[in-house]
Amino acid sequence: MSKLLIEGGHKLKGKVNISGFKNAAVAIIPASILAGDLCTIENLPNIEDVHVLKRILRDLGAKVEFDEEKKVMRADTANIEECFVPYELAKELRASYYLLGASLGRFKKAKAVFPGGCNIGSRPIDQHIKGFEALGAKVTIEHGIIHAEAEELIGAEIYLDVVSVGATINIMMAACRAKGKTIIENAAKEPHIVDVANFLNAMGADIRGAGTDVIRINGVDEMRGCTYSVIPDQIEAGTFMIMAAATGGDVIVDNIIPKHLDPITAKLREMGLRVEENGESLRVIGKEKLKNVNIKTLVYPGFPTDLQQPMSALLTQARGTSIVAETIYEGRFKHVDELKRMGAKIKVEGNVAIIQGVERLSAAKVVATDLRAGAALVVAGLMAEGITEIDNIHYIDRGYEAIEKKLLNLGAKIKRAE
Ligand SMILES: CC(=O)N[C@H]1[C@@H](OP(=O)(O)OP(=O)(O)OC[C@H]2O[C@@H](n3ccc(=O)[nH]c3=O)[C@H](O)[C@@H]2O)O[C@H](CO)[C@@H](O)[C@@H]1O
Ligand SMILES: C=C(OP(=O)(O)O)C(=O)O
Repeated sequence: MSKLLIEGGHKLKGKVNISGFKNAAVAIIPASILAGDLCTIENLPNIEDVHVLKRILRDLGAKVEFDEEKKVMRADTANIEECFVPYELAKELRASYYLLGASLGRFKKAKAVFPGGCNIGSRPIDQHIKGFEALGAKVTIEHGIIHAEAEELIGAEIYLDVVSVGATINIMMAACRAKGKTIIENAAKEPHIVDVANFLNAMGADIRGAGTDVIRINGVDEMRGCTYSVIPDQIEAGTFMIMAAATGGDVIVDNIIPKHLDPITAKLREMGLRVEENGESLRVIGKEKLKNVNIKTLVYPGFPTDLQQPMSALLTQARGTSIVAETIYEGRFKHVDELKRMGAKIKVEGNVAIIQGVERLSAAKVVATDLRAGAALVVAGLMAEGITEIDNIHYIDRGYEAIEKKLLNLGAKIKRAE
């Protein structure tokens, strides 16, 4: 089992290059099944979730090569005949649910076990199923396996009861190959929705309105391979901005779309930090004393839930009391107990964490309970006095490419120990 060892107290300085967006990549790779042809996907992050999806596509019969240096995957899905993924692989990541939408679109039938991913709440998929049913599929669940099948998929109007990233993307994928027009109302607007829609359009789909809460999809008879480049990772970028702030450093977070980071930039400025925008980068200039702020996680363009945990770690060093309300996932405070081992003063009441700033955290042995909890502990380790030892870092590897190398380049004292 690998661990990360971090000696806190060193200011991060320099430039960090942000990788491709995990949450777009993990949808785009399964979406390539719809082409039944060769897709060349560029700017993929070299992370565990992408490796698992490569294994999944290969197991299904696709020819897949992933050049880890160039970050390019060539996936030819022509030979796939059926998309069932065994439990052992599907449980590794949330995004295995995208095989349902892609398979239903191409083969008019799909079969999958319930998806895995971070254990941060109950994470139902009722809206995905509602969407597939609206398109004319019969969906049944037996022995933990979801079956969806349709004679023909017919476009429909679908109103999502909750704004769901996964359901929006899954319905978009199936609807690409339905007859006629599908309208998704109350759709998610996250940057990766737009990226996946652009990828599907590059394969021949006809999708309009992605990025707004009404998406219109005209079904097409055929889709084909394409070459496509994934957008930069909003969450990785936000994590490095928070790390720069945590160490009082001076970091240029490069190769990003600054607009996607607006909610983080705004909060950091509210805390008294200087954030300068320059083309495709944001420079975060640290400050000794940080002001307390309140955070409420919301769907895009609100403050992203995926950055709530790293931000909570940063707030342990702000003056006074900060209130963090988590409105998306009821179980996304598992990092709090670990932060408390490091001297943080945090009280969780329902979906609210009350964080009272302390002078300094002290290093301890801690455990990552999920991906962003892991990122929060890295933030805490960078600030703490002494050497923090983070266990269970396979969670971090699911979503952050070479985190210790990027941090070493910025002057952190960090190493991976087996
Ligand atoms: C692989 C990926 O992209 N993961 C992201 C995706 O997860 P994921 O796609 O699982 O998240 P959703 O946007 O679907 O979930 C949002 C909320 O809707 C609820 N819900 C969702 C679907 C459904 O059918 N019924 C239902 O009630 C969920 O419990 C949650 O409370 O978006 C989340 C919210 O931005 C992020 O935290 C995850 O990092
Ligand atoms: C919750 C996350 O991932 P997943 O949905 O893949 O579990 C995340 O990226 O923070």
